[in-house]
Amino acid sequence: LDLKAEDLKHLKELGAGNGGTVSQVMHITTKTLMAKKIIHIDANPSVRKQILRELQILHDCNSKYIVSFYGAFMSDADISMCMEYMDVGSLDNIYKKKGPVPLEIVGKITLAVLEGLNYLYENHRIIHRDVKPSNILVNSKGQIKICDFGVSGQLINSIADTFVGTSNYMSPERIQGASYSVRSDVWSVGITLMELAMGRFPFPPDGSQLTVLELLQHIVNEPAPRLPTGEFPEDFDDFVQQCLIKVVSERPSPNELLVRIFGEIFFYGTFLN
Ligand SMILES: Nc1ncnc2c1ncn2[C@@H]1O[C@H](COP(=O)(O)OP(=O)(O)OP(=O)(O)O)[C@@H](O)[C@H]1O
Ligand SMILES: C#Cc1ccc(Nc2c(C(=O)NOCCO)ccc(F)c2F)c(F)c1
Ligand SMILES: [Mg+2]
Repeated sequence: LDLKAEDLKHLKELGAGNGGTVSQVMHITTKTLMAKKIIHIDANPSVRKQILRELQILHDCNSKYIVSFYGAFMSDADISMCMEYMDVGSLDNIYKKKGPVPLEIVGKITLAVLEGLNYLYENHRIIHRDVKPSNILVNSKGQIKICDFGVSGQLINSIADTFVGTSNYMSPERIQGASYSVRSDVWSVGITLMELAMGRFPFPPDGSQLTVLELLQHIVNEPAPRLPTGEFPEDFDDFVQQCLIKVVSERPSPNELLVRIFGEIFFYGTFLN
């Protein structure tokens, strides 16, 4: 299925972020609903060709926890990426509309995200690099899938060059310039789970407003955030604490967390049931 702009009928805008615009489109000949993301890249033609080449890896990323990919193409200075349309949307919009996410749903999200991250790393050596509520999508079949992971190194660089993107979900080591590891993704999972369970971004504890710089300093210099005591089951609190271990070498990998979840019965008693 080689996708071209003229094969797609624009239906509606779904949202826009820091560098991308996403709209719902219909692939005319197959009548398939898709989400099309456009990223404006002012890079030279050879860089753009390399990005398109690297994006082909997405055709081999097949997991029920990863948004399906249909194809990518260039239209003048823009990259268009067509993927599975997730009709319920992203978790950031869901919790901002419906309030804190019930714990049994947080359990389902935890499994889906860890399985997705583990699949990407174990099968394709891909580290997500941008785990956060807006990159976790839901459809009306109740499926939870991740998207916007760093499949193309060249696209990662081009986005970094063009847009400011210090993510609030960045791990302490990443803020201090260390190289990315899968354990950096686990920190972002921890912050994401706290945010969904609490219904608000967990920094700073007293909910006051910090500038970007103050926030980054807070993440590096202050102890990891904690769920409010007594409001959540101990195993969930403990799980989040594991994700938010500040020393990256002591923080578990997605695989270790999955083994732990499946290895220990007590998880079935509470937030994962
Ligand atoms: N496959 C998809 N199906 C349905 N909606 C989607 C899909 N991909 C993205 N969206 C929606 O489009 C919005 C914009 O996505 P985009 O990735 O451009 O920005 P973001 O993730 O919100 O933020 P940022 O650009 O800072 O990472 C998302 O918030 C999400 O609600
Ligand atoms: C299925 C699927 C799927 C995977 C990755 C991206 N997009 C990206 C992004 C990305 O979209 N980041 O979001 C911020 C910019 O909008 C960043 C790096 C990269 F290599 C990608 F392939 C995507 F669209 C869809
Ligand atoms: Mg996104």
